[in-house]
Amino acid sequence: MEMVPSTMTEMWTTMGSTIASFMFIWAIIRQYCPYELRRYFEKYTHTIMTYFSPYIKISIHEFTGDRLKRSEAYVAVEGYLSVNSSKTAKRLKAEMGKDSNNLVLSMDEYEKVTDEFRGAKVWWVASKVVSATRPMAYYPEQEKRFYRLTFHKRYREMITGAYLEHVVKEGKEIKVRNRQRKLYTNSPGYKWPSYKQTMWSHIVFEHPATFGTMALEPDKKKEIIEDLVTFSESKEFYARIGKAWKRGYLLYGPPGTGKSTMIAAMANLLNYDVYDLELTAVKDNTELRKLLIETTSKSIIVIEDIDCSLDLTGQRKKKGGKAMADDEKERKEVKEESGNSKVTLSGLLNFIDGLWSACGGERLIVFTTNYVEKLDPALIRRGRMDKHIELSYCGFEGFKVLAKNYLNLETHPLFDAIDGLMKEVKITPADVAENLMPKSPLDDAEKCLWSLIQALEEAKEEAEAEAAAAKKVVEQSQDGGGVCSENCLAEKASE
Ligand SMILES: Nc1ncnc2c1ncn2[C@@H]1O[C@H](COP(=O)(O)OP(=O)(O)OP(=O)(O)O)[C@@H](O)[C@H]1O
Ligand SMILES: [Mg+2]
Repeated sequence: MEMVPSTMTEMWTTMGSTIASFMFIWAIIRQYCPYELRRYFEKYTHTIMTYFSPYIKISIHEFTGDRLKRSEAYVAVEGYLSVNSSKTAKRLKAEMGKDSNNLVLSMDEYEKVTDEFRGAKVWWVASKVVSATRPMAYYPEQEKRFYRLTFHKRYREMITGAYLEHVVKEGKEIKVRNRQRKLYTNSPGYKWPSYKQTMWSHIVFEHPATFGTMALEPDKKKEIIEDLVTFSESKEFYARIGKAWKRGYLLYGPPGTGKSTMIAAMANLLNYDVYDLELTAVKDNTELRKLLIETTSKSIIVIEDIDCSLDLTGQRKKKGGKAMADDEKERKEVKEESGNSKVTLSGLLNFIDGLWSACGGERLIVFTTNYVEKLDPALIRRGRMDKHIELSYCGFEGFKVLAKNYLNLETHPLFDAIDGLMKEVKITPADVAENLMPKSPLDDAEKCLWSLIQALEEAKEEAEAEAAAAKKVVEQSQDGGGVCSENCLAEKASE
């Protein structure tokens, strides 16, 4: 006959004695049974308990198969819990976060936190198993970390669908926000040993430039920011039109107009890593391909001074302005500067087009040059370099941004004089910035503005002298009856 407990006390007593009997039997089994039998017993007890339990458990392991790469799911959950658990968990661990000046908290091992989603309660535990076997005696014990999610079976569909999707999406965003961004470079002339994992070396990327601090016409600035933000939010769009999620920018203009600064501002705006690709250090097209495959998404791949990097154009000018003749000597010079690199134009074009489709998405590729007109049109056609941005001499609006940055001035009686001079002479933002920089602790804002006015006046005098010299050459050539081309005049004037 079945015994029915009449009171609560009797029920607790029955339960207590059942658990005690079970523990006693289990202790005997552990003590006396052989290992195989014990394992057998454990396995079936576990199966029976799982069968009756209304809860479902999902484990997300740090490493799956490939021990070298952390599982993306684990990293996303870690990110999600770093924010969602830090409010409720009692034991937390702290790690250095973005820019090395803030600590990112996450739940400590064996800590349990509760989360709620559309009325359903779930539990997360951070756990680990220590594997007893070591591959070598001197290797540390292998710890296998994992997160375990527990929820009631009645929420199965919602948790395995919408909730996990929400965790992964939010977790990834949190990770991106907290990560330390990196500046990667491929070291020139360095032979990578075969055991080295990557061809890139990196440091933490901490450039302070932003679009806010850039001297640029406001409309142009707005247009570039919108273009970048639209790109970063267009994952679905690119997928729909069947195009790889990448965009090429060509930044061109005279030296010191902010091309490199803009790359840093782009990286800071979008929270991307930067890969500074030194083409002259790349042995050949195969190596170029390898480097590119190793880049990660959410990154900007930069080739600075593309015209100087390689003899891709067949022509070259010296930085600083004066054109150089296209003779043999120069070609040799280019070859020497580019080491023994055998990267070709077609290799570079393949890298921009072909490979992209295969290596994920969300990459910007930026070329900079001082001489856009000398680049091969194939290299910079739309579709490869989608947006061409000219960075030019400093206008008054640009000056105002720099005056605010450097001197904290929004207006000053000397601004009008500067505005007038800027309309007459060309000056790069780099030169304006240099003049606005206090040279001693005693320099006040007015002294810096005077320094700029003086630089502008000197530039004006120089330009006037050049114009006068050019005029003289024209007059002389007319007197002598000779015909002189525009280039010839420019050369004579510069003499
Ligand atoms: N548009 C700008 N806004 C703010 N600062 C600028 C700007 N352009 C140049 N500068 C200042 O001038 C310095 C040089 O600029 P940058 O290196 O970006 O020029 P660049 O166009 O890349 O020159 P190059 O063609 O020689 O590589 C920067 O450190 C920055 O302080
Ligand atoms: Mg530069």
